[in-house]
Amino acid sequence: MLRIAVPNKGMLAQTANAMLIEAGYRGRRNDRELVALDPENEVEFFYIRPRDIATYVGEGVLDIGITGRDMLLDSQSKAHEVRALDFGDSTFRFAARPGAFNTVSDLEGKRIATSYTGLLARYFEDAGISAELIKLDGAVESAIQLGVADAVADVVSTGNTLRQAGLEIFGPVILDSTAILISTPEKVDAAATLIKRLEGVLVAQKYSIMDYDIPADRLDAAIALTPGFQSPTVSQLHDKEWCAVRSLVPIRDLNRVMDDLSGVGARAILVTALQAARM
Ligand SMILES: Nc1ncnc2c1ncn2[C@@H]1O[C@H](COP(=O)(O)OP(=O)(O)OP(=O)(O)O)[C@@H](O)[C@H]1O
Ligand SMILES: O=P(O)(O)OC[C@H]1O[C@H](OP(=O)(O)OP(=O)(O)O)[C@H](O)[C@@H]1O
Ligand SMILES: [Mg+2]
Repeated sequence: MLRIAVPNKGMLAQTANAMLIEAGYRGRRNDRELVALDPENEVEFFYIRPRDIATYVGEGVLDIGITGRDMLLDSQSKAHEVRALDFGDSTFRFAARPGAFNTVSDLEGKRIATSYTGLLARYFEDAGISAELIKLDGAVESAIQLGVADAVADVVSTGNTLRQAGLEIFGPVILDSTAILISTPEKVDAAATLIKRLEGVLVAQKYSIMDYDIPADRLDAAIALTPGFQSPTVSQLHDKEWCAVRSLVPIRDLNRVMDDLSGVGARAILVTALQAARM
């Protein structure tokens, strides 16, 4: 029985659960559920705080989990990143009152509030800066106004929270974070089916099926525009001067590819949504 750690609340919880349902798993029935058995798929789900997931997976108690890259790196866990999951994107940045600091070296000897002291301590160590870290649980942006810190290091997505707190980003990007699958080398093979299923969900979210007809003498030009994953399917039409092509195309490129295909002589270009995929 595979044991999977899923965020029980916070920014990743809903999408993580929706993705698991999309991958054919049972999903969480209500937001008080902490453990759920999915006997059909031979897995057990544990709904845990996203910050604690790396600890359970790193200890080998749970086999695989979904958390944020920033949270994995903040922990002392032995778990590693298996793959990114294409949601929960954020950056981890320094911020302070406008004009207070220009570069990260200005933070020497200053007080920095953060919920990510592990990650930040390592960053300062690598940068050769010694600063005092003030560990807070959340709403870190208030720490400057309340006088406990000179700067903060926190998760930034839209930047609205910082703006409302009257703060400005400065210095380099500390980390680009996203939701990830984590595991340990001993457990990752047992999770192969889950990983494949989630990869299929990501492909189905990002690609559509494109079909079109193309004169046989322009096939190479058309295939260069729609190379697909492995290689496109090409079949002959009843009229032997024409071919039919089927390929996967990234959704964000659909209209450009249709314009370009049309430009090289393709006709009857049809796009169909992908419901599920296993690559
Ligand atoms: N506004 C956001 N946009 C995108 N991702 C975010 C945002 N806030 C947090 N995250 C990401 O979501 C993951 C979990 O953070 P989250 O804020 O849900 O947990 P938490 O701070 O421990 O919990 P809570 O905020 O409920 O106390 C982290 O990897 C973080 O980078
Ligand atoms: O750039 P934005 O789009 O404004 O998002 C960033 C904010 O989102 C998170 O807060 P959360 O709601 O998780 O509260 P927390 O600070 O208590 O973790 C994060 O800690 C920032 O405060
Ligand atoms: Mg948070």
